Amino acid sequence: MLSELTANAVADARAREADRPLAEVEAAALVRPAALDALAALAPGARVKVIAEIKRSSPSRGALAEITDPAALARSYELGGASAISVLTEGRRFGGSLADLEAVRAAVALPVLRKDFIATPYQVFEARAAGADLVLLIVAALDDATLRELYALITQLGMTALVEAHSADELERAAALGAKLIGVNARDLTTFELDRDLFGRLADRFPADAIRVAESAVLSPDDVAHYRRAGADAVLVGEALVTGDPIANLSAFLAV
Ligand SMILES: O=C(O)c1ccccc1NCC(=O)[C@H](O)[C@H](O)COP(=O)(O)O
Repeated sequence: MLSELTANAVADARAREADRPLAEVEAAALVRPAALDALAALAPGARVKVIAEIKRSSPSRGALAEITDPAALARSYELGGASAISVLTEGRRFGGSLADLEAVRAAVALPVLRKDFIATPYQVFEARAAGADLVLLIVAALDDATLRELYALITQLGMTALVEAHSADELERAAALGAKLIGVNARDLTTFELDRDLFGRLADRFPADAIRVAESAVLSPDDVAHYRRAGADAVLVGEALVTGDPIANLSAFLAV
């Protein structure tokens, strides 16, 4: 499933490139105001930080929420105390788009993450051109050379990479990049199985200077407390926020 999602995302980016060549997207990326400092926004603190996700649907859960105004939802997240906004820009299975990201960027003063299956420099330039401050890199989807190339490009463009792992080996590959923001996704992106204990099993393998993000499977304040006890500095939450009252849920999560 992960390789199919990545191949589709790359094919879709190639189709966009036919209309908007790399040089044009690169130029648009370079004239954007500087990216916001996501590491400062997500720095470890007395309270857990929340990266709140705009998520319409997903391969594992199908349709989740009809989000007609992603900018308004992002403003609710900001009001509710989120530290960053994650925007799923993949269209086929998640119903997202770069237009969502641009709308969110224009609506909030928080760092914005492009959450997609990124495997080419073109997609990274697109992210910056749309106003992203952060870009997701899924270790399992990338060979080492591509992972290094994309990480370097994200950094050169002034953005922050959220490097996602799902095993000890992948966490080691993230650490070898010098990544300062590393996520452990509880969701196996091939089987969709959720393992909330994976973060805790890997927690002491994070580099000492990396911000630790627990991704997926937060449905209640107890789940946030579980990740927090295991050492998470931040949690990335989608489903619980788009299917419930985002402000009430955020405030319950932030009170943990
Ligand atoms: O959510 C999915 O079904 C999914 C399937 C395959 C690849 C990625 C997928 N989700 C991306 C994410 O990592 C989540 O959207 C994110 O961590 C939030 O998860 P949740 O709070 O459980 O909605």
